[in-house]
Amino acid sequence: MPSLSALALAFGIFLTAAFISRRVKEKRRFIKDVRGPPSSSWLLGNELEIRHQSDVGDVDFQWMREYGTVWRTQTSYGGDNLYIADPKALQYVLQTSGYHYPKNIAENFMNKMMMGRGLVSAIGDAHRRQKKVMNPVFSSAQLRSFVPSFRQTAAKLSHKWTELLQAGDGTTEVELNVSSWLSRTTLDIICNAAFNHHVGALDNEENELTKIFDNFFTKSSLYPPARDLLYKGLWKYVPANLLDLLEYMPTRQDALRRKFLKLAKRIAKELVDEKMCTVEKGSKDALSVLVRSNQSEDPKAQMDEDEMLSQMATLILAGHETTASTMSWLLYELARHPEDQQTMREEIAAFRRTIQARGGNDFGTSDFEAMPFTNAVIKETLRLYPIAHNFNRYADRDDVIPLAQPVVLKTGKVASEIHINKGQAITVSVVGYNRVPSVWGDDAHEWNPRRFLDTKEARQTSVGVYANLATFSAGIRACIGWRFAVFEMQAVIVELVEKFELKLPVVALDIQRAPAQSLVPLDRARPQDGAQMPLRVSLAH
Ligand code: HEM
Repeated sequence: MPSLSALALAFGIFLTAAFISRRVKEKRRFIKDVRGPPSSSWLLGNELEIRHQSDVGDVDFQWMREYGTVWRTQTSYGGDNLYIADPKALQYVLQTSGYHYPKNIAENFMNKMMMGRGLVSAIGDAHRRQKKVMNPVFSSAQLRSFVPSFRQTAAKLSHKWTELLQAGDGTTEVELNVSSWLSRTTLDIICNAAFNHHVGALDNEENELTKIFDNFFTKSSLYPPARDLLYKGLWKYVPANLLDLLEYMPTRQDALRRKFLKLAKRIAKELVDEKMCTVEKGSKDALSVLVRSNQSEDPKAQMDEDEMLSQMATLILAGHETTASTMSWLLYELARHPEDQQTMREEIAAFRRTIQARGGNDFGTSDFEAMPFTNAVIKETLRLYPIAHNFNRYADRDDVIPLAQPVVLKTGKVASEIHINKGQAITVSVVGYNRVPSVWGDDAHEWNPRRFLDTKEARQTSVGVYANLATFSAGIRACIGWRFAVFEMQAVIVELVEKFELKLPVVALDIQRAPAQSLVPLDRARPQDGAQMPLRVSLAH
């Protein structure tokens, strides 16, 4: 039996050989003529300045100004990465040629540590099979049936805020960290809608799931130290089938990811065991669909137990903090723009009157969809605050990426397409694309929901599943939950704006768009406090 040191030596030699062969190939890359920032460190390339930027988008916006909507950065150990923010390039990589641009293997491994073998991390045939099973859960008709339950949870949230306003010394306003309230609201919503499971996060901040989500993204991915970036930078040299060996490396951030997965799978297992005997034929809630798929004998429709439990962990993680953070930013912008808040409240009041006139007692999805200004506010928030601010892919063949806006190469030549080699690493800059002036106008960096009331959108290259935004991605790996998120935001935000007036705190905090794996609102002076969005709340008149 070979000794441990012999194995370590063999692994080291293997990594060195993989590293040298990759570097030789990288020297011959087509994209060497694409302009980009100089590397700040041989070992880390531009990684540290990207991962340690103060606000999400700082570096993307600067490099877009300098180099156009496509640029090249250096990764750790001298590799290179092609950033794209150009609409046609995004459409090509995510939609037209999506199957040739799979997820970056090493990054995906991190997703797997956190969400198991569910939809976010599944690739190839496993992804196609899982998506086919899960699609009915996210059909428009199925999601509409969830809306009354979204409204109930939203009403519970507004009841809790009203109680706080009525408690105590007759004050007419309270300051609340709306970020924490919204996070608990969306946790209750996703667990209720998808698994018919009552978490009770709005009643009790201290349950197991809310505890683990306390600062989850800040603790697990914000400002990784250089040594972590160097360690993770090595993953790309490890063959995919050996990556699993790294799962038990004792880094604090990975330990937190594994802890979440273990807890989510344990809760999922309890729910599945209850459901196994009672699952009804034809019911399309996520839990029933998953249990039926696990019981299916058709290999094209079957998920094994681990996939089924991973799917539930995936839905809880992907479908909870994403929507909560987006709504925190939305309320923040409404507090900064009282005139927009008032316009939205008047629109909601007009719909309320129509509903009462027809003898109804609450808003339905068709009312939400018919509210132009409210939807414009949701779209503008998704544009300025894309929670998944970028994501990584690689090319599985030599290819040519078309551009809507030509860029100047190092040679001085103007290129309207970029040639890339097989294996080329690509980062889709969602935050960059969402602010490209030729798509969004000269005020692309400003808050202006009215841009969505204008129908110029139709003339643009079509990108993404919603409002021409890249925020939910596009094509085969687009967010399966985008309609769920939009219905959920409509249900919660309409409730809050109808009932409450929101203002910035008297001593306004400097809120940072922190670059964790998701875009988190932090108090710049006290980042260690985790997600913060303090707002003054009073009853609306
Ligand atoms: C504002 C809210 C949300 C945003 C901005 C968002 C964004 C995204 C993005 C950008 C992706 C693609 C990531 C990539 O390709 O690397 C994605 C995938 C995904 N999202 Fe969402 N999401 C949101 C809400 C939700 C909700 C509510 C659910 C579930 C109820 C959900 C479930 C998923 C799943 C399962 C995937 C993987 C899909 C696949 O790979 O086929 N998301 N999301």
